[in-house]
This record gives sequence, C-alpha cells and structure tokens, in this order.
Amino acid sequence: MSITTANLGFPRIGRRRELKAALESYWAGKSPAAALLATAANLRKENWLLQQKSGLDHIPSNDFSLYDQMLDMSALVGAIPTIYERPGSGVPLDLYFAMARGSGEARTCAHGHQHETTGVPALEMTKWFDTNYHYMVPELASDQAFELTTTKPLDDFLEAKALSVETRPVLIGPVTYLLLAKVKDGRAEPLSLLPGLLPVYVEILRKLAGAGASWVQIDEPALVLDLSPAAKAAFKTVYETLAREVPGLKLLLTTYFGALGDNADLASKLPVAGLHVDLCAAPEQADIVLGKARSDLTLSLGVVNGRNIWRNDLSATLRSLDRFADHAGGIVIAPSSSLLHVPVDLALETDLDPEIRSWLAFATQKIEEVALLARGLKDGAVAIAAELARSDEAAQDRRESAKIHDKAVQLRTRGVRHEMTLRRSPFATRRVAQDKRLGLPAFPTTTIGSFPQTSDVRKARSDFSKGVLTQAEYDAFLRRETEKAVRWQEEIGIDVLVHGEFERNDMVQYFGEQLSGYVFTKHGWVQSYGSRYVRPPVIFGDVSRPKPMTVQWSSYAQSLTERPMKGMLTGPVTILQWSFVRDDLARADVCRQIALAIRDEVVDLEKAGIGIIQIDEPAIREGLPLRRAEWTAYLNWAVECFRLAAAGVADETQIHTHMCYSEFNDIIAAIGAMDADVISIETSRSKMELLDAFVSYRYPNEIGPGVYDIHSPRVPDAAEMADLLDKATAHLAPDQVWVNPDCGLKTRRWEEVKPALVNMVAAAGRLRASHRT
Ligand SMILES: Nc1nc2c(c(=O)[nH]1)N[C@@H](CNc1ccc(C(=O)N[C@@H](CCC(=O)N[C@@H](CCC(=O)N[C@@H](CCC(=O)O)C(=O)O)C(=O)O)C(=O)O)cc1)CN2
Ligand code: MET
Ligand SMILES: [Zn+2]
Repeated sequence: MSITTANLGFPRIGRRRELKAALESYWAGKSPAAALLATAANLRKENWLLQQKSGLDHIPSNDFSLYDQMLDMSALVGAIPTIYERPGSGVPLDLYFAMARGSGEARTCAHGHQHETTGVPALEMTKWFDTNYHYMVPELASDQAFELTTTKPLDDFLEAKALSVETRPVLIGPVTYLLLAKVKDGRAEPLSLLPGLLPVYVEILRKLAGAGASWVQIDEPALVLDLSPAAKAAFKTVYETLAREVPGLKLLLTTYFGALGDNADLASKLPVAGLHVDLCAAPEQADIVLGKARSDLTLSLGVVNGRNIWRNDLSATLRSLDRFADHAGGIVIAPSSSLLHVPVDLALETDLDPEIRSWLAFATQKIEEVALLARGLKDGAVAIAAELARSDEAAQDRRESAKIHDKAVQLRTRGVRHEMTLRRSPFATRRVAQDKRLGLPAFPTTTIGSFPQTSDVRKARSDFSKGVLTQAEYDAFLRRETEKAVRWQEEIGIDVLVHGEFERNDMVQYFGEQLSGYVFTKHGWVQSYGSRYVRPPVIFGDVSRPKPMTVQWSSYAQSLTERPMKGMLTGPVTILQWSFVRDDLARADVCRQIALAIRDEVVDLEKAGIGIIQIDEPAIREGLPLRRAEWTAYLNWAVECFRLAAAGVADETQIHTHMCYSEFNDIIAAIGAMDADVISIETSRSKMELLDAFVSYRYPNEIGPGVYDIHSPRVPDAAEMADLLDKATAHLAPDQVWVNPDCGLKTRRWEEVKPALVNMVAAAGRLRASHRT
C-alpha cells in the first residue's frame, strides 16, 4: 500500500509577519506594488522550500493569498460586484484591495463634518466556519455571469515549478464557494448559479493539468455541514462533471473541521481520486470512511491537528492508523486542516517555560510530525524510536504536571449553582432602576470600547516590554491617552463613554496575561483577516484570577468625567474561543473556570462605582458547532457561562454585551437568554438585515445596531447613519435603540474615527428630533 505525506496549506504571514508589513506599507503609499509582490513571492518560496525540505510529497500552492483565499476565488471566477470599477481585464491590485477593504476619501468641511463621501464599501466579511479567520463573502448578482478572470492558481503552480517544487494547487470547491456566497438582491439561491460557475472551474483545472499538475486539492468543507438536498445534488453534478471534463487530473476532495456524518455516503461515492477527512475534529469517522471508501480511493488522513498547538502524541496516532494498513487505494498522512490557523514556528519562542514548550507544536513542527508519522508507518516504530520516546515523554509529563491542576479552582467550579446565573430582577424592573441611575437621553450614543491603536500606542507598549520605558512612564503615557479620549468624547457629545482600551494589546490576550493557567507566545501570530493577526494565548491548566484586571483603568477613566464610563471586559466564551485551549478538559469546564474569573471582575468593577459594564462576546456564534444537532448543548453552557459572569451585580448596574462578524439570526433565542440589558451588534455591512431576527423573536432588551462599518477606512456621513437608524426604528421600539459603531475602533485612524463619530452623534440628534413628541 502506498503511504505518502501532504500539507493542506501553510501560514502565509511569514515568520516575522513580513506580509503584514508589506501590505500596510503598500496601503499607506509608502512602497510600490512591486515591493509587496516581491515580499509575497519570497514568502511563497520560503514556505515551499521548507515543506520540500521536510520531505512532504504533496506541497500546496495557491494556499498563499495577499488578503483572503475566498476573495481570490471571487477574483478568479470574475465575481466582482458592479460597484467596483473594472479598469480592463484581470483584477488589478487596487480593485482587489477595494473589494477587501473599501476605498475612498471623504471631504471634511470647516465644521469638521464629512461630506460627499466617495468610494466604495468593502465586501462583507464573516467567520470561516468555526474559526477566528474571516473571509470575504462573495457577493453575486441573481444573474451573475462567471468567467476566468485571473490565473493565480496557474501562476503560483508555475512559480513553484520554476523553483523545482512540484505542488498540489488548492482551490475552494464550487459548492462550498456558492454555499458561502450571498446573492445580493436575494432573488436567487446561490446554488442556482452553479451552471454558470462550473465551466470556469473546468477551465482552470484544464489549465493546471496542462501545466503539469497531477493532483489538485479541492476544498469542500461544506461537506461537514448539514446539507440541503439541493446541495447534495450539486456535489454530484459538480464532481461528475469535473471527472468527465478533466479526466486526467486527480482531485483530492478535501473536508475539514468536522465529521462527514450523514454526508459520508455522498462524499465517498463521488468520482474523485482522493478524499481528505479530519480525524482530529472527528476521530470516530475513521472506521466509517474506511468502510465506505472505494478500494481505489486514496484516503488522506488528517491526524495532525491544524487547529491547535499541542504536540502530536505520535504513538497514539500510529496506533490509530493501524486500521488503514490494508487499504488498497493508499493513504496520505496530513494535518487535519490548513495550518493557516496555527502560528508559524515554535523555534522562535525562546522565552517559553521549557516544560510547557515541550508540549507544543506550531506549523513548522506539524509538518515534521506528518513526515515522522509516515516514516513510522512505512519503516516501523524502530525507524523513529528516538522521536517516539520524546513524544511519549512529553505526553506523560503533560498528563502528570503539577502546573495544570488547581484544587481550589476545581472545587469552586463544581460549586456553581443555577441561582448564580440569575440577575436579581427581570429586565423590566432592572430597566427602571437603570434609567433612574443613568438618566440617558433617547437614542443614547456610545462606542464599543477601543479607540485607535496608533503606532505611538504600540511603540510605547513595545518600548515598555523592552525596558526602554519604565512602568511609571508607560502608565503615565496611557493615562494621557485615556484622558485625551475621554475629553474628546465629552466634547463631541457621546453619552456613554469608554476609556479607549489603550492599555490592551488584544481583548483576549490582555486578560490571558493576567489569568493563571495561561502562557503566551512572542511570535505566535495567526491571521484573523487581511493584515490583522492575533496571538492566541494558550490555556494549559486550570484558570483563575489572582487579582483585579481592569478596575484601575476603569476607575481612573471614570474619575475624569461626570458621564457614565463603561467598564470593558471580554466574556468567557470569547476568551475560550480565541485561546488555544487545553485538550484534556471539556471546553464547557474550561469556560466555567473563566466565567468565574470574569464574574469576580464584574463585581469588583461595580464595587468601584462603575455603573455600566460591557462583557464582549463577539465569538459566541463562532463557537457554535457546525452541526445543528449539537447546537443546544453548546448554547446551554455558553449562555450559562455568560450569565455566570454577568449576574453578580445589582439591578441598577447595566450589563452590556457586544457581538460582531457573524450571522446571528440562528442563535437569536440564545442571545435573548443571555439577558444582557443592552447588546451592541454588527449590522451595517448587511444593512440591518439582521434586525429581522430581533423583531421576529421580539427581543425585549435594548439594542445598538451598528451604524458605522469600522472595517473600512470610509467615513459614513450623518444622513447615511440616520437612514440606518430609521430602518432600525421601523423594526424596533424607539426606546430600545442605542446608537453605536459596528465594533471597536482599534484598527482605524483618528482621522477616520473623529469625523465618523461626529457624524454618528449628529445622526442620533436627527433621530431624537424626528421622534420627539
Ligand atoms: N483575539 C482576537 N480575535 C478577534 C478580534 C480581536 O480583537 N482579538 N477581533 C475580531 C477581528 N480580528 C481582529 C484581529 C486582530 C486585530 C488587530 O488589530 N491585530 C493587531 C495586533 C494586535 C496586538 O496584539 N498588538 C500588540 C502587538 C503589536 C505589535 O505588533 N508590536 C510590535 C512592535 C510595534 C512597535 O514597536 O511600533 C511588535 O511586537 O513587533 C500590542 O499592541 O501590543 C495587528 O494585526 O496589527 C484586529 C481585529 C475577531 N477576532
Ligand atoms: N471592546 C472591544 C473593542 O472595542 C470589542 C471588539 S469585538 C471584536 O475593540
Ligand atoms: Zn466587535
């Protein structure tokens, strides 16, 4: 039987975030396109050569992207909405980035107001399955025509070939592409556009085959979702057509992030040469898939986890692979998914606790694990005896380490009672108490928390961590930034202020750094979207809060103003979701530990006189299992954890929450059950579509539907935001509505934020005037 090795995708950001630097420099007009393209080519080369050196048989190409692989697919098939100007053929860089980020400048008049905003908004962006990666949602017309518009997969294949690297190009498959797309006017189902799309896939696959590709990896992660009959039929049509039209080319139908489940029959009967399954997310599907696979179907086995950073237990994995020994079609050892979701190289982490470090593996280590496993299978355990011994030792050490167990935390978590998740009174009663305490106007204005993380702010933090600034100097700097932000919010007339989050590197990492049971990396960056990356902290043991985390900053900010200052926390589900989580304890239990830590913080903020506390849960939707059958169980513990964090306070303390980047229609009942007094929620890119869900569910509490898309440099004018608010009040009771941006403003520049928020306050003013009775 043949045993080969593969990778499905390598992180493209570079060991030192070279891609980020090159992109941001190009966008700022500081360097030419040629410099960006040269950096990109260099990163591809580095990654290919690294994978070649590790001895992988199948090395991916076209896994690189300047911004996003879904956007690349839209460019490839010519799905370019008409609002974007097309200068000619192809997709020039500026068109590509306009789709990614929006474009355009606004004119500022003498009063500081924005007028005649030109330019175009970005495409919508949303979460890629259950990850913290965001893709650009394809926006299709109901009569969308497709045509091959770029040649990127071919170019990248040839580029690798010129470096003597044979690669396996990666494409997102047509069914997944369409299922993740939106038809703009809603007058057609995306899948109905398949007949026009499929010939473009045929064309690019023929070109790849013509250029010498023997395999193409075609990603269809939609196969791990609940599929409609139409989607199932589409899979048959697509893969029968491709087999017929491009007969010489071997397709690896690639699934990840979950089990094929009821689609296992469908997937294993499609006329493709290979099938990749995720045996980390769903180890139980090994036997099922083996039982169903045609004898000549190559099985690609995702046994090295592409979604976490724990070192592979090589002995256990080898044992789990025994059952495939007689599979005639051969097997491929591979990571479970693209390695896009893990950091590049553990070797850069020289400051990590050596014991904990010995438990970890990043992308570079993971491809080595793939190669080792294949050697162990082919040549027997003796061939990798030393590596096996090291792996066994790490596994045992991790199981037994004193570092991970904290008796007090375990006891407290077991002691959680249902009453601890209940506010003292129902919302109607709390609302009266809060109105009395806060005395806010109709359509109160607020922001989501962060203000621009300018290069000055980052530099100060970096100087502090290098010892160039003392603690006192750094604190003084942060106090000045906070005070400026508070004064400015007062000046423009925001009702509920925020301190600006200048002291935070990231909304999860900041808390992780102060909680026990966590470690962090220095270079462990993972792409979140475009040039924005995160460094997920690592939960290795029981989590607890040694001391207050935010009370000092919130109290300081409140001391500067008479207006209410919102305390700002990240919720337990989001902290869990955006960390790398230990795999030796149920996620629900880890989440409960975090919830108790946040609960203590909420209570301490209240004691310090903070009357409004926002507990952000932007990731609650992303954590939703991919299969509906598992939703209730997840939502039960996720909502319970939020409530556990929130419910320690008195009626007159107003609890806010915030959500973004996702479709919330599906979980609206759970959002209601969280029972936050106010929720702010991203809606502007989807033009308030989301509110329908709140209306049909009769959401009882207060809502701030975002009126300003903070992902784009574009500055919305007051009329545009007032229009969105009119839409909102047509759906909701006017006294339910708050006025705020879609999300925090940390990624924007003050030059954009200032006019936009001035306009937002003006929009709230218009609403107040038109609703005055
Ligand atoms: N974890 C997480 N997930 C999330 C979000 C989020 O905020 N956090 N938001 C949503 C969207 N995703 C986002 C993800 C990242 C960023 C973002 O702004 N990331 C920053 C990094 C944030 C950070 O950790 N900053 C650190 C480190 C900054 C840094 O690079 N410092 C330099 C030095 C800088 C200097 O000397 O000038 C260095 O270390 O080399 C800090 O401020 O301290 C970036 O890519 O630029 C925004 C949104 C969904 N998922
Ligand atoms: N409070 C956070 C901020 O304003 C919430 C961000 S949600 C991704 O940045
Ligand atoms: Zn947000």
